[in-house]
Amino acid sequence: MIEISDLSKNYGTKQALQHLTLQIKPGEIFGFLGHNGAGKSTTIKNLVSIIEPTSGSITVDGLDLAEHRQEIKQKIAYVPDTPDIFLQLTAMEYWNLLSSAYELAEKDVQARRNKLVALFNMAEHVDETMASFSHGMRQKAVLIGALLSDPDIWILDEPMQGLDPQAAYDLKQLMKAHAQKGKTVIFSTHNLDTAQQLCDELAILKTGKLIYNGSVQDLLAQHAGKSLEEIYLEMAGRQGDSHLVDDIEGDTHE
Ligand SMILES: Nc1ncnc2c1ncn2[C@@H]1O[C@H](COP(=O)(O)OP(=O)(O)OP(=O)(O)O)[C@@H](O)[C@H]1O
Repeated sequence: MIEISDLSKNYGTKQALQHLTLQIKPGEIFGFLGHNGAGKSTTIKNLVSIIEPTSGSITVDGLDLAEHRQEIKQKIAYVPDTPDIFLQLTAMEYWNLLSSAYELAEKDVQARRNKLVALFNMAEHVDETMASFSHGMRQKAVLIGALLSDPDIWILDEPMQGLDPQAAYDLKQLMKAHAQKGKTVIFSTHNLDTAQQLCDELAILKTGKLIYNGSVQDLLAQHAGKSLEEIYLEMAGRQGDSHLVDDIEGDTHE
């Protein structure tokens, strides 16, 4: 169980996250939704200890994250939204670097790595430098690297971005299977169909504040006849002026 209590994060004077409190239970797929800049990545970066909260706390299985950082990090697979990969390395060199950073023995990761490589259709590319990879291939390399050691808690920041439909489908199947084993899957997405298909529980953030936390089923039941997309757009509200669409397109025809 992950418990986030009254978590706030400021970047200078910017209040990116304000008083976030929620629980994430094992065995569920938990989705973070929110417009650009809502605070999803900030929450995730706090969960994986990349940044320190301004106030508030996080516990994982009862252990305070601030006090048990290394122990908890061992349990987490993290896929960042903008991965910092070493483009001059081949995919295999990159995975080997991650294995040694996490002190994983080759014999322990080899079988799982080979299966992930085959699943994501990357066998032909393992010895190519990542500089030559397309956006989606880099995302696959990052996903394989994150999932090498089979940690209990997966935290994936917009993991489907750039993936082809087959790879996105396969990743969704992996996420479901991981949760069905009683493990935890947390991800952020802008794809509301994916969220509706996958998530057991949701948190919707709006300018750093939690505006919904609960099950997808409850949310759909509360707004009978509406899709998650319609409900989300009503809740999150428009940012920007819809009339500008006409203005902008109108301009091009004048
Ligand atoms: N390093 C930083 N320094 C200053 N402000 C930041 C920093 N990182 C994020 N912010 C600000 O914090 C707010 C939340 O950003 P965050 O990246 O958490 O949003 P997000 O929900 O992940 O957005 P997106 O969907 O665009 O990825 C934004 O206003 C952003 O400009």
